[in-house]
Amino acid sequence: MVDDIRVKICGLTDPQQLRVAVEAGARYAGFVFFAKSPRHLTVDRAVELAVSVPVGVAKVALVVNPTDADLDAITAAVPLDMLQLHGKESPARVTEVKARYGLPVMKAIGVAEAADLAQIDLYSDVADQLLIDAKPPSGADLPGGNGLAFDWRLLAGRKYWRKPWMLAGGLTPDNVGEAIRLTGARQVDVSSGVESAPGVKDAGLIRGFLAAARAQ
Ligand SMILES: O=C(O)c1ccccc1NCC(=O)[C@H](O)[C@H](O)COP(=O)(O)O
Repeated sequence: MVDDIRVKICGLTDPQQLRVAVEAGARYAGFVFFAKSPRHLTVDRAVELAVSVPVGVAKVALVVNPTDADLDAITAAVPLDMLQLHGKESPARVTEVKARYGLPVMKAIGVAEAADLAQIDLYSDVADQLLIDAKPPSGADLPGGNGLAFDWRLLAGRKYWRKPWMLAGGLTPDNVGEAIRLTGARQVDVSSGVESAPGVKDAGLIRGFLAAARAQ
């Protein structure tokens, strides 16, 4: 039997929308720790959300070029299953973070053109999972969560990487089916595509996204 498509809903900030995501079958809940993001959480707020996440749904902390002090504060308080490194962290830093915190690490790789795919092989040696996301436009405030897609055909025929991977970037309830068919992704991640305004998740869009992804 082929496994279900696994969905990560990223940038959850509200307990009600978190519950909707869990009830609709999300397998990962992403919490953003990045002050410039409309989805940014304080550590205290993240604790309130994380404690309500049932076993079987992975709680992911998304951080950008974090210092050890940043990660010490987050991991000491928030019950987590995974760290997502979404900045310019080197392979050595990924290795260091894994060793220091004992949590699986998902490394985000920004893709805009074929040459960017080399990063996937580089990080496959050190990360537990890879998030293959659209590269942010130059000068963007956010390194992710921009609602931008890349050309999914770049991944066609490269269904199998050495590590589990997740497709992200500009996915919506309307296009996630096509994205899965073109790339062969078995895991997908969404933020803006299930929002009614930046940082405001929408229950109907969350349910629609989960249904469309899991119908594949
Ligand atoms: O979502 C954010 O605000 C964010 C801020 C800083 C770094 C990364 C961020 N998001 C990363 C994610 O994992 C998003 O879900 C991913 O980039 C897809 O976003 P979207 O295109 O909006 O669905």
